[in-house]
Amino acid sequence: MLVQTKLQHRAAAQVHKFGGSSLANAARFAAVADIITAQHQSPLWLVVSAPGDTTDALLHIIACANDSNARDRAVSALQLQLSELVQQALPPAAAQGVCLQLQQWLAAVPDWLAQQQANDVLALGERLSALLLSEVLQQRGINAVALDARDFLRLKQHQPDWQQSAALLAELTQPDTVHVVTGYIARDEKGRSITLGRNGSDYSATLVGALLNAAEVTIWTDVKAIYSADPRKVAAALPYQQVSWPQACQLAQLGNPVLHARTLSALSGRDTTLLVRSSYQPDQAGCKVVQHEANAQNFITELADVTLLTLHQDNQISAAALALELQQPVIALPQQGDNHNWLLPTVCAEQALAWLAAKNVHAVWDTRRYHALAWLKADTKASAVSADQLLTAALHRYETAQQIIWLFAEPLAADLLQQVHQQLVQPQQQLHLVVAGSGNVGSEFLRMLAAQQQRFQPKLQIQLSGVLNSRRAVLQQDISISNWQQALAAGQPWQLTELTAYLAALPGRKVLIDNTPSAEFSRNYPQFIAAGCDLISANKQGVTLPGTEYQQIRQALVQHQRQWLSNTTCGAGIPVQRTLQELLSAGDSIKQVSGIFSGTLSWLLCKYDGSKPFSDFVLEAQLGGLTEPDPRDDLSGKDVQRKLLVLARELALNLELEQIALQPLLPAGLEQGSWQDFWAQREQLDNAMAELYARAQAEGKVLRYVASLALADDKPVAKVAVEAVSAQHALAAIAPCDNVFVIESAWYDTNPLVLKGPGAGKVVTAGGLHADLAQLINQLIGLAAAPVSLT
Ligand SMILES: NC(=O)C1=CN([C@@H]2O[C@H](COP(=O)(O)OP(=O)(O)OC[C@H]3O[C@@H](n4cnc5c(N)ncnc54)[C@H](O)[C@@H]3O)[C@@H](O)[C@H]2O)C=CC1
Ligand SMILES: N[C@@H](CC=O)C(=O)O
Repeated sequence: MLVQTKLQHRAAAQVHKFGGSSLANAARFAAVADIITAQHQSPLWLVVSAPGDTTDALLHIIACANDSNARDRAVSALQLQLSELVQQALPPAAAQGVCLQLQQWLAAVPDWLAQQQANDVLALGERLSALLLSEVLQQRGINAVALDARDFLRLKQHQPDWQQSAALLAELTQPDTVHVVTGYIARDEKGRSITLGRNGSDYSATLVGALLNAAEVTIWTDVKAIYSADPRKVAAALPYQQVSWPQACQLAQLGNPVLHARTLSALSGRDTTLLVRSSYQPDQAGCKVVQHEANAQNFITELADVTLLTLHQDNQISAAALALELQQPVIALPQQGDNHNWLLPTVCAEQALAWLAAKNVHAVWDTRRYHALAWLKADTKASAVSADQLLTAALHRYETAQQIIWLFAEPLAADLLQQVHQQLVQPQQQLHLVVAGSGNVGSEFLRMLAAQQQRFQPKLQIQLSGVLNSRRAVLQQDISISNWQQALAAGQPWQLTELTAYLAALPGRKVLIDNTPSAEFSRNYPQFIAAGCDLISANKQGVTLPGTEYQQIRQALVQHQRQWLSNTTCGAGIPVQRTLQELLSAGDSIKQVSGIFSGTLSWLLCKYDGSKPFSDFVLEAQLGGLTEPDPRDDLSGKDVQRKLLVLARELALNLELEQIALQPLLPAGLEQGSWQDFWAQREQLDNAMAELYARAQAEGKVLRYVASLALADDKPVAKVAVEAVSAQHALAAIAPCDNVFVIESAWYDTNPLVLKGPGAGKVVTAGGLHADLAQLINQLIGLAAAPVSLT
């Protein structure tokens, strides 16, 4: 126990497992070293399989054990192949040492075979990978050491001996070192070499992860995710970025090749995160298998050539025990009458019967060969009516709350499989997002996107299909959300024609999210709409363009049946426009909206206490992401002027920006020129604010920047001005950055409806953009779910 504690203190360990295909040649070794070099967290533990098809070659050597000529030929061929790999992966001096070691190991093969130590022969592939990768890392200046797992990993009757393994591992662990551990091999209680069977290296990785109490175990393989179906057969298979632990276990039980039951078992109930990633696409985030709180997903999976065993319910043997014995999936089907039905690969039926018989369990074998299709459900209430109509050839059907299994006499035709996937798994729709502006708000929006993508996954597939800023764009479908920065960094300068052509070519529903501050960009909205995009804007410029241009956007929306949501253009995440719309559509009539509409000015006027120049506070607000990209837009009152116009347009009032009376905070002239010009003259602002503040203070008042939009004889009257209000005034008691919207209407007449809360900041604004996106998505999902007309 003491030793276990010692290892647990090295808690944040990361374990990375690389399989044979990830180490198939020298280029792949280099790619793995690139991945490791890019890891910033330590301590790092790597678990490796044998390079490429080395294990097959070793099995061939073992098969030739009784034919010394054939054996020696096979050994020579393997030596040549592996030496070439070493020489390609390392500079000559380093390669020489590894080749020498390889030669010694291969020279021992005849003795191992003679002593019936086939597992020592098999261990050779992983030993070479560990040695070679540690050398490759050392060449890059990384302190790496190869570890033979047989020096610490002990199994007793197929089960890990945690105590002994942890004690031995603690002895071998070196500080500040990347440990490269052989996968697939271990020792039994008698000290004999053993192998861990199919996908044994994955199991080694999770065992090492459990021994180290690692933060993460990453299985690097050749697929970028766990898919909803085999992507080689179903082109539309969905790559999931998160799978729940129970579903991963069910998939493993069904024989899904990505994760195996034992791999999962080693980490079950621990805090370690399990990740599946592609070593061919390291920029992709991969798929997380999460122990808690993950949404269930839809999967379909096939099992070829399976058979049925029927057992009386009284027996004490579980399907899991038989699966462990066979190292093959054994699926316990729902009980029918007094009997258990187990589905298992036909090739192991006889071995299963013999093992059961040895335990005095009598099983009846239905010797027919079946092909099975299983559906793991995202929603336990979901029904398979549509699939049943397609799967009329099914001979048996077994259903539980979580899954349905159909059995067939023949394999399913490819097109039928695609149709079933379409019915049971594929979200009704895909939604492409193109995000313009990657500053404060844009990058926060993208940070939040992964969780939203996951939330909507069962019903709608959100794809990030473009990110752009003023300098460059990456316009490609399915950009990895967690790596959008790298994708954008590799992007190119863009032209409007190229962007609109790209948008037009995107299939299905698409949304352009405008997080730029640019009027010029917003003038292109009609073209984006014509290209089929719905729009979501944080940018206030589009909503406040001169009336004629604004109307052109609205006309384009009507013509192309698109939507434009812009709730963050006033009050950031506060749902002001949405509330006004609800009141209007419910039959209320708005008389006045007034209050504090600028988060920045609210923050500045709450914070400013005369202790230091006002401009120092401006700088602080800018750094906090509250201000407009140019804070003079806030100080001049123009941003609030725009917000008033946003509300006026929401209320379908005829108003232009110039018609809104404006009293700026910024002294006249300072809005001209560059930011540097302004900064050189900031004293003018500081003096003006000090004077205003002192005057208000002398009267026992506080300063507030107040906006109002009233309807007089159905005509809008709008103004923005700085006011000194008494401490008792409703607008005095606010927190810095708060916006206040006081809505007076026919219904809220004597006692107005008040919305209050932070009115600026990247988190609330990005959250507001997601609220807009969720509204749009819910409509799309709702439309898709609407009953189809029978006429
Ligand atoms: N910060 C806040 O609390 C709120 C901001 N907004 C609005 O959100 C928008 C973004 O604000 P921040 O992220 O703070 O600004 P930012 O200055 O941090 O980022 C602006 C981004 O837009 C890009 N950009 C500028 N002109 C462009 C053009 N013509 N084409 C393509 N990209 C262009 C820039 O390269 C940058 O990536 C602004 O319109 C702002 O008014 C709205 C509500 C609240
Ligand atoms: N700069 C703006 C940001 C939100 O629109 C503000 O401070 O209100």
